[in-house]
Amino acid sequence: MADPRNDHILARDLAVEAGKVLLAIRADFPQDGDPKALRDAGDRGSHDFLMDALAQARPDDAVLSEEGADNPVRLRSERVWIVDPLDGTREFSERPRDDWAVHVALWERGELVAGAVALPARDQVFSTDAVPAIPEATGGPIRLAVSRSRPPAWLPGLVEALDAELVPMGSAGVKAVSVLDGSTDAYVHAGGQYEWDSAAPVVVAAAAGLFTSRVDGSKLLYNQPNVSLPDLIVCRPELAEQVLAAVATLEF
Ligand SMILES: Nc1ncnc2c1ncn2[C@@H]1O[C@H](COP(=O)(O)O)[C@@H](OP(=O)(O)O)[C@H]1O
Ligand SMILES: [Mg+2]
Repeated sequence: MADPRNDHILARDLAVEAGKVLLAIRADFPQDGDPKALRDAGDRGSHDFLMDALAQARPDDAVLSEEGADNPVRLRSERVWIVDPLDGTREFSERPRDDWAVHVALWERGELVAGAVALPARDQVFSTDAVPAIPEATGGPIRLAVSRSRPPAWLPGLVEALDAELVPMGSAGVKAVSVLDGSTDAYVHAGGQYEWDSAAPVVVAAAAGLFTSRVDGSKLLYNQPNVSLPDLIVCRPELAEQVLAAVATLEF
């Protein structure tokens, strides 16, 4: 029988439960073990958990997961779960880093409608079930969440255009929710990513009232035939115009 929990609560619970699977895998893994084996075990363990749980809770829905083969049935489905079982895989394998996440989002007839980003090592979850309020503006310089391991070539140009400060961290989900927990003001990414990297972060951010778009200002589209979705902006709404104008001066 399908799970009676509503989609928002289900997304939150699945992200939290997958996070517990990941924490257990990390705790049981030998301290001197191969980091790649830990990354693979995490990707696989969380993916298997989410696939089983979704098959039980929502047997009629399709799933698009970073760790699964892409099933074209999703392009004919009205409801598709877009999941990244472990975002920030690199950071997951660098114990005790806590900047990694589980992403669970639901796309329904053209739109993202529910989702959750769990940060298991921080015991936090951000979801469309209980949308957080946007923190007060600091009044200081714009703080940009950026990749700690892949700083893009265009970043110095953006820093200059916005007179911004950088806050490096792992995981697209962690970077997006850093705008919601008040530790940054914007997350700008370009140069490559996939639908699962941004679906859950974007639906949670948008539900909270943050601005979200592609770097050219267009709408982020999900459940597309090609799952490459290489860029995005998530920022405080009052900064959207300024960030879009700055980004428009860059060459990606
Ligand atoms: N240029 C690129 N091409 C493809 N994926 C990218 C990318 N830059 C970042 N990503 C993905 O975005 C997530 C966050 O990366 P980062 O912390 O460097 O910003 C990671 O997801 P995974 O950990 O799920 O692989 C990473 O693989
Ligand atoms: Mg990812």
